[in-house]
Amino acid sequence: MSAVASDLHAAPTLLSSDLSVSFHGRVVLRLLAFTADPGEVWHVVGANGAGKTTLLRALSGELACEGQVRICGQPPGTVPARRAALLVPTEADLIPDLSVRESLHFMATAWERELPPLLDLAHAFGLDSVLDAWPGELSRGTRQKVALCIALGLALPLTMLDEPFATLDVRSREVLREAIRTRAHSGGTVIVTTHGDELSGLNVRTLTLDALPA
Ligand SMILES: Nc1ncnc2c1ncn2[C@@H]1O[C@H](COP(=O)(O)OP(=O)(O)OP(=O)(O)O)[C@@H](O)[C@H]1O
Repeated sequence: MSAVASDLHAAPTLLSSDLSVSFHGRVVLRLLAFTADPGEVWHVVGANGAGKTTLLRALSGELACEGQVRICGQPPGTVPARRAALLVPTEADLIPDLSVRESLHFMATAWERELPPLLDLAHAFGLDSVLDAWPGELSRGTRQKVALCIALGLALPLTMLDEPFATLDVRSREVLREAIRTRAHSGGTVIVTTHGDELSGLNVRTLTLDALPA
């Protein structure tokens, strides 16, 4: 492991304070303080429009925000923070010109990780038969499983999953629950949004967001 990566592990996974996000002058998310430590699974809940996706996008550096956010001590959007955290959106995009196998290989190489954990997760999700398929040939749920294999197989300090169960069949939901549990046992922090009880039985902490008035 590189010196940079071990330094990242020494820092708390996620610290945020006085976080707020606005669209066109309207504040849609306000969060006073939120800290997530290694080994924790956080379940972010709230009604439609409460700001769950917005929170994950702000933490990932995809959206500008007010306040302070640190991913392993680094501001979101910076190279060290991007190397420490990955967000899987509700409908994940895969690189269109790469087969599933090539995508796994590409991402493992880019993040300087071993390929076998990604392939092991692909096997657990039943993806062996589509490893040589192109993203355009896959169903929505299958594409999502590939993205989840990548995100969890890379074993980054922070993994953010936006409604990851939404497109998964019953068996794949159980595989995902187990992958989340394993990631947390290995010291990773996982933040998950869902509208359901898919995380019940796991040791989770809950963050409830309330929609702000328009
Ligand atoms: N690009 C955007 N431009 C303007 N407003 C936006 C934009 N994205 C989100 N919003 C607003 O921000 C608020 C929070 O949206 P967000 O998608 O984060 O909610 P959510 O809790 O993830 O909802 P859901 O459960 O429906 O997925 C909503 O009022 C939404 O209309």
